[in-house]
Amino acid sequence: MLLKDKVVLVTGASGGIGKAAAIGAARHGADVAINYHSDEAGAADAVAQIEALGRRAIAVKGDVAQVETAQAFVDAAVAAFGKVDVFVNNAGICPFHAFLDMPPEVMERTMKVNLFGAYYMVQAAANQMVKQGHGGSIIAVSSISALVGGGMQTHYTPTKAGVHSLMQSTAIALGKHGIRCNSVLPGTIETAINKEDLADVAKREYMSGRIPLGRLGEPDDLAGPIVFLASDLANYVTGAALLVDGGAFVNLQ
Ligand SMILES: NC(=O)C1=CN([C@@H]2O[C@H](COP(=O)(O)OP(=O)(O)OC[C@H]3O[C@@H](n4cnc5c(N)ncnc54)[C@H](O)[C@@H]3O)[C@@H](O)[C@H]2O)C=CC1
Ligand SMILES: C[C@H](O)[C@@H]1OC(=O)[C@H](O)[C@@H]1O
Repeated sequence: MLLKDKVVLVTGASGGIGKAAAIGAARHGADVAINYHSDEAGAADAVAQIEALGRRAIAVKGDVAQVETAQAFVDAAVAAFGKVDVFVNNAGICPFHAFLDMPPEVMERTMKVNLFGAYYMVQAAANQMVKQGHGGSIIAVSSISALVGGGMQTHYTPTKAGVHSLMQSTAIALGKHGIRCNSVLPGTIETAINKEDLADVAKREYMSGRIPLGRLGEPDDLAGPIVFLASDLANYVTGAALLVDGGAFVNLQ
């Protein structure tokens, strides 16, 4: 039990990596508040799975691109559980699109959800942790795409580099409060975000062929690294980025 009686908040946790992280935290003894955008059934299932583990859970609806969502989420978690120990910024979108004719609304929505949303959420969670006075752990779900490009992701990769950079800067800003800030950098993980993209058999085979461990990732592959960074095992880890990609990044030849 690495997170016994900790309170963990996760954004975008009605499915995919966020849901796996929320359930993984509960498996390690945490009570969990999840933010979700629109998938009521997915959010209810996450709550049910956490409660089945003997932990408490709430689901709070909200669009992270709207600044007021952040404080409302933190307030709801504090009202339910009394504190915030760990904050996981996970919500994100990746609408694949070519660069030369990128619609401004697609680019701006991606920036607002992935980067502005992260900023507001991390700020609200950090203010709560500072008020509590006993530190905390903030983890951003960045990406291998913070380090490499994607021709159909010119609006997306800067947001993932951005949240990684946000963790580096907040690690400095919040270190004196005992708040650690780190990123996980997933490789290609099979979730709703890339279902359509990976339906292209040639692309799927190319992507899995790049991975030394021989398979695409699953949401649960992120749960362990996120729980580790959240836990006291990572007490002296801040400003760090942990690649969780089956070795894809280092596989040049
Ligand atoms: N699947 C992958 O290969 C990789 C994913 N990531 C990142 O992991 C994070 C989670 O994505 P996945 O689990 O893969 O996909 P997903 O599509 O299953 O999960 C994304 C979650 O974010 C939520 N969300 C989207 N817009 C939102 C908004 N405006 N407000 C609140 N919630 C919102 C969605 O409802 C969904 O629950 C994203 O930040 C993504 O960029 C990073 C690297 C690789
Ligand atoms: C959604 C993509 O499949 C996924 O997102 C990322 O951040 C990874 O780099 C993959 O490109």
